[in-house]
Amino acid sequence: MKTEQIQQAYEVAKARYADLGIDTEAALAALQKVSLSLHCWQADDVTGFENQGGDLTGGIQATGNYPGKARNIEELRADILKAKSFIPGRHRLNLHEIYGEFGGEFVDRDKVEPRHFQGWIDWAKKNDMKLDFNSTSFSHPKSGSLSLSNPDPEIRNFWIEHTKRCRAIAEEMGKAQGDPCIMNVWVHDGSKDLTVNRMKYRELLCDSLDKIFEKKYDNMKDCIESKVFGIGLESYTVGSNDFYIGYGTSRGKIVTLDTGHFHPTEVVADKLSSLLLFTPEIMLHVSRPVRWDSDHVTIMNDETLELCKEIVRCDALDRVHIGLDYFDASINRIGAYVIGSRATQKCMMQALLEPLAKLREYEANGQGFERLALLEESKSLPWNAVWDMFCLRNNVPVGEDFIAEIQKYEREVTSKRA
Ligand SMILES: C[C@H](O)[C@H](O)[C@@H](O)C(=O)CO
Ligand SMILES: [Mn+2]
Repeated sequence: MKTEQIQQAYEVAKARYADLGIDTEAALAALQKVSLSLHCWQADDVTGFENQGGDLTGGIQATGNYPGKARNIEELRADILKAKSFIPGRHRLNLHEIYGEFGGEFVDRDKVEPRHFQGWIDWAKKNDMKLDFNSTSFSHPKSGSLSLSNPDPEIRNFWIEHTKRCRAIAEEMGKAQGDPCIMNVWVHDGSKDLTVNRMKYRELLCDSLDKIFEKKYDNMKDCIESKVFGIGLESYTVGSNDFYIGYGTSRGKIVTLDTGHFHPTEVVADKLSSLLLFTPEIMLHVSRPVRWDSDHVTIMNDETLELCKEIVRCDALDRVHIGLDYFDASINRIGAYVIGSRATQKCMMQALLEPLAKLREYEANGQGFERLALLEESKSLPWNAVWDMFCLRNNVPVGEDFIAEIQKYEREVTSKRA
């Protein structure tokens, strides 16, 4: 699209929104401050660089075998930078522990140190990205079906030590970047079949977490993530939603809401206002479950739109961290990053342009018809012209222009990977 056309369309949209009392410049400025935390694991199907050749375990699956996945740190970094070049704004990178730089040496998870991430810290600084972090309890001989809640103290302590070390790494990342590193703990612990000792595993998980969080840090923040079930662990999940809501609210920890981790008819957006009343902040893992936590690429659907609208309606842009979490191995992986990131930003753009004051006035007056009518009409307001302007001002391709660029990278780079 030509720059002139984008500018003209923006001026028309600006006037249309002004009629409704909405300042498009303010919305653009607000979106500029929203950083997504890009998950490093879309580029290589959650393989990491520690356990070359090992299976992905822990109840998660990357399905598909589209050619060109990143095979090493250099390729992963190149792919992330390529994806980043098509996503407007400044964004963070979310690393898992298995993506450390172990230099060919076998470093078990209970031995990992900040030095294994110094390369990432330097790389992130050079590329103007901040880092977030995750402990990794899956894809390891000691993962089994129970990690932090394992009754065997040797296995449990191994994972406690791993998670403590991950917090120390996150602290170093936060210190180096002058901004807290958000560290997420998700463990797959659960059971395939009927469980008669639910309480015991939950007591153990609670005790392990208390030990892990004993040490206070200033440059990292802890998040805990629940799940409804994992593949092969269908009957019982130790870290259920109820468990982590209880744990997070009683310990002042951030609860991570992964949009793929709830029953299909649950509305994750509705959870924000409740949680924000009782926990300091929220971490989101924005995904697209199809039938199960299948981790399809995020799109601009009702769920993501409502999520973004709720963040804005709760005036919580500074209390909600937005991470992405999907791993689709069936399509171009760089394209998957770009589609999911831009879809989330487009949803946020619409949320920031919502005629909220008027909608609230109608609601307060009991004008249900008027509220519903305006909600419906706002769906077809020219938000896309404002979004195009956001892309233009951020020097990234407008509209579908990124498709050809990603095809070129595939031709020249990823298709050459064996
Ligand atoms: C790889 C991530 O840690 C993982 O996706 C986790 O966040 C999750 O959502 C598991 O289903
Ligand atoms: Mn997740």
